Amino acid sequence: ITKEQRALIKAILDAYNRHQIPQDVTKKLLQEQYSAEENFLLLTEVATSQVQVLVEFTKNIPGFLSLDREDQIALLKGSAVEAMFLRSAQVLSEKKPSGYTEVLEERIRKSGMSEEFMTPMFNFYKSIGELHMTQEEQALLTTITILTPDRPYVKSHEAVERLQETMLDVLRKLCVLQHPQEPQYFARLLGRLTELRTLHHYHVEMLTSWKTNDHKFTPLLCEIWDVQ
Ligand SMILES: CC1(C)[C@H]2CC[C@]1(C)[C@H](OC(=O)c1ccc(O)cc1)C2
Repeated sequence: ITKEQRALIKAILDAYNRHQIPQDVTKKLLQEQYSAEENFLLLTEVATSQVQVLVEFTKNIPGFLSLDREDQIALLKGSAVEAMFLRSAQVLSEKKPSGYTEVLEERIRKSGMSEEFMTPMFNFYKSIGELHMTQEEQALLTTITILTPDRPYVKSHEAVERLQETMLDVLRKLCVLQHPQEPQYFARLLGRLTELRTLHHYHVEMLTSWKTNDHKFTPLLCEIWDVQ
């Protein structure tokens, strides 16, 4: 790993750790009572704060702000769901002493979300947990997801592809260094990104089913996912 690549990893890891869900949101998850309504409201807060965290994190990805402005928006809108599932998978797969994981899982199960989305979602969380990713790998994998060139409305495909390739190269080297006994580890990480795309599809239906049951989203969530 070159000096520049080490600096890149440090910049991305710092940004990833700096932008976390605020304590007051996680504290609420542990305190509020368990009604389907209350759970949905809490998940709305979690989702909204995760999107805010994602926007702040993305601005700190080296090279992102030099992309075309409209492409920056297209990348954010296109990757928000996947970045959110990835980050919550990383949070849910760390068995936190605070019991936060169980509480969030419990609230997700009792939030009026239909069963058909739970299974793929919790399977994904399990498959992420089994990878025991390091912080750097988590931050880089999220960055690679955000820098996916074939999102809708992205104009300068090559510019995004170059940036993503830089990150893929760093992640590949990092995996070889941090998992020498597992030569296929990097390929397994990328396989998770494919699984993430199927979750993206479920998420659209999840939103629609909530919407039809007259659940209200925040303006930010409506904007990022084009929900009216
Ligand atoms: C853990 C999750 C990634 C999983 C369950 C909660 C999440 C934060 C996310 O919730 C929403 O997308 C969502 C969208 C709109 C809304 O009003 C509430 C939640 C889906």
